[in-house]
Amino acid sequence: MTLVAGVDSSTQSCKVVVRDLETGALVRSGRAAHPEGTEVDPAVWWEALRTALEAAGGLADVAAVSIAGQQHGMVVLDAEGRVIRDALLWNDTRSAAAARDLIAEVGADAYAARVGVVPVASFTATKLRWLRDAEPANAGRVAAVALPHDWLTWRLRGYGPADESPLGPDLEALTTDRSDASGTAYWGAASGTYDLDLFERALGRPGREAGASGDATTSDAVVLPRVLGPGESAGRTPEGVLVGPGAGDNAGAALGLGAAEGDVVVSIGTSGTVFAVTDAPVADPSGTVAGFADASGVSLPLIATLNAARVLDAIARLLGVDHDGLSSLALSAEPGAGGVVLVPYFEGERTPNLPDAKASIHGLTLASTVPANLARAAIEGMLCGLADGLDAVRAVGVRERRILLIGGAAQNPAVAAVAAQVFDAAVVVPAPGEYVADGGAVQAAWALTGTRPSWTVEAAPPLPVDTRPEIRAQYAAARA
Ligand SMILES: Nc1ncnc2c1ncn2[C@@H]1O[C@H](COP(=O)(O)OP(=O)(O)O)[C@@H](O)[C@H]1O
Ligand SMILES: O=C(CO)[C@@H](O)[C@H](O)COP(=O)(O)O
Repeated sequence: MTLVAGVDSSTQSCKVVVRDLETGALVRSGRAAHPEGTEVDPAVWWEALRTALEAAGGLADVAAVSIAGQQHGMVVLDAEGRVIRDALLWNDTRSAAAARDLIAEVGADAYAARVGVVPVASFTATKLRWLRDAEPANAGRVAAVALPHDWLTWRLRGYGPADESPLGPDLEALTTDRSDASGTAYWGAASGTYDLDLFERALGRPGREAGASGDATTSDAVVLPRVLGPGESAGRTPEGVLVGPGAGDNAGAALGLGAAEGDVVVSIGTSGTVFAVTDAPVADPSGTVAGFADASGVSLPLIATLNAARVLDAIARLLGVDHDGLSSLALSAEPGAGGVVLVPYFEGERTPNLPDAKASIHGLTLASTVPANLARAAIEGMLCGLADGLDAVRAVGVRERRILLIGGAAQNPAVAAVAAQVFDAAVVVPAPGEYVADGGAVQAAWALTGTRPSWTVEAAPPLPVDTRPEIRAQYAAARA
């Protein structure tokens, strides 16, 4: 049996799946936790990857592996291949003012036209601008900029600081893929190239793609990973395992699910995301919908919220229950939670773009202030934010036949039931699984054989549509 492996190095953990190349059947899996926080030393991701791979039985009998991961995080390397400072993650909002500055300088319309996105604090370019302004000495030392999956892929192939890796700090060997590159705000899904002017504007230093020869004027240019297409290989591990291109986690999930026209994916992990695979690239000058690339060679219009599964974690903790307890409480309340509305901007928010916002609870009366309503209001508020995102994705031309609900919180029965009431569309909850890591396994198989595998994904029947417009109406009023 030929085995392939996929990895999801996500915000909260690292997950590994090992699958049979022929059938796609799951053979082994492993996971390891990541620390809390929006600023993280990438060394802990490397450690977690090694632990998760070991828990999944290792790579000794595996022919190919590919790493998908959380998008946008800024990993800055010096000329010795050392990480200069902790990575700023996608959910770190300190670069909100930098995002505003970049938009003021370039223009939202120009950004959308050039790279398919308008900067928000999540995107890598804004973190580089923040570094330029807040830590100029660190900005001056930057020799390469990578994303989390790029850096892990490089490390897995044996590169890194001389005292930590067999192959040493060859920055020219850095790679990324289209999907993750498109989340930087200096690589365009439509053009398929880096916009080096936008990169330089962000960091204040010139950049060049790895492998591109520098001349005298660009000799101090910062190295940006070479962008691989679907099915390309990044190289091999020192032990000879083929390494696929990797992907941003949402593009990885689309690949793992085999998402096709008519499928809109709603993922409820640390982030909440709504996205679809489309043939034509999207450029939304309002910045609501990001015109990302997918991992199969086309496009992935996407909205993201900063407040998803952890909203439920926080309210469950407050109520002194576990996830099952939260579900039972929520299901025991009426739709609309007795008029209680939770606007869940605990971490600020990205959609809508309110990086400094805080969460709030509305509509409490003595009678309505009971745990069941609070549990239900948390789920309704979190899902209403994603339903607003679905409207935005529809507004750029995406038409869905069904919604595929994935991510850690999708397995919660109350989340699935309330989703069928909040989304005016058929909701399907695929079998529990690690779809991002599965996307990595699909990439590994693709790089190994040259052909995208046609593994089947178990799809449950859609939940009956049970739309309750009053839930979104009272949420919209409270949010306003
Ligand atoms: N049954 C459940 N109900 C609600 N939330 C859940 C449930 N199971 C897991 N979660 C939450 O899902 C999140 C992890 O989901 P995951 O998709 O792995 O996140 P990420 O990819 O961002 O690391 C955690 O916040 C966890 O508490
Ligand atoms: O910022 C985005 C997408 O633009 C997030 O989706 C991150 O990619 C993190 O994903 P999770 O770890 O929450 O799945």
